[in-house]
Amino acid sequence: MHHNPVFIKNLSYRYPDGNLALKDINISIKANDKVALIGANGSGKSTLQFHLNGIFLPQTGEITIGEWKIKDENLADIRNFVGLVFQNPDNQLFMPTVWEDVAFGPMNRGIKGNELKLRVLEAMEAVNIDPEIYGSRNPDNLSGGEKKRVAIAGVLAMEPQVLVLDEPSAQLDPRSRRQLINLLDQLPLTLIIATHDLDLAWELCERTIILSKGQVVYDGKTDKIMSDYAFLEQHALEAPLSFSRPYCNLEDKPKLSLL
Ligand SMILES: Nc1ncnc2c1ncn2[C@@H]1O[C@H](COP(=O)(O)OP(=O)(O)OP(=O)(O)O)[C@@H](O)[C@H]1O
Repeated sequence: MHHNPVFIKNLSYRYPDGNLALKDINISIKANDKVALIGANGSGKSTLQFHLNGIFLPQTGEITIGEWKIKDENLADIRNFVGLVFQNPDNQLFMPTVWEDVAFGPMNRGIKGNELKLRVLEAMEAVNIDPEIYGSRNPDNLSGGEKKRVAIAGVLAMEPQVLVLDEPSAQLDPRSRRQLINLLDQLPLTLIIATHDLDLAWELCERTIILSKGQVVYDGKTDKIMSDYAFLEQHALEAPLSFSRPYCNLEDKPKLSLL
């Protein structure tokens, strides 16, 4: 018996066209862990994330979220427990105003009146979207970064235990990216962040899981792997700038290898 909020055992997934996108994935994540999920394009990050709130059901292997196995009859509970923020906010925002979009999830779960209002205000405040200015605007007309923040607010308003984010810093300007990092850092939640932004991973996540061609090739401390240039290169990744910069004037970069 295990009590971790996310427990994935022997998960494989094949797309209908025959493409084997995940191969025998085993991952267990403790409550309040912040985990970076990194890997080159096509390594399987999105496919794995789609499994975490039951958009995809396991074909081989199993996933337990909180106290529920992922299967059809548990999906409502699982979606209360896990909030998923898509890579593209256009897939998430569909109401006529920002306020209604953020309120949509909790409203659907029967929350109304003052509690609903409070949840929406808190979620908007957390992502630094001023309700006075943005509440009545149409999400279609926001910038990419603003949309992203509204999409995150909509998920936060559902008060999930586990927050899964696909490329949260893409499209954000440096200041919004910094605010997002600070926000995520302070959230008392289990976080799973798929990202190409290795600086963000390094700053925010003590643990990193690296996927390569659908397989887990590293699962351990973030700082240990970020200095292993050979390993990162082997899996088509680059060390974060903040890691390599201090050494950029040295003739000999540190050559650390875990292999
Ligand atoms: N609908 C689909 N049908 C068939 N194969 C797919 C489908 N979606 C994704 N794949 C394949 O599955 C593999 C994993 O894709 P996935 O989108 O999970 O990767 P990713 O790590 O999220 O990539 P990126 O960094 O580009 O977002 C890739 O080989 C991709 O081509």
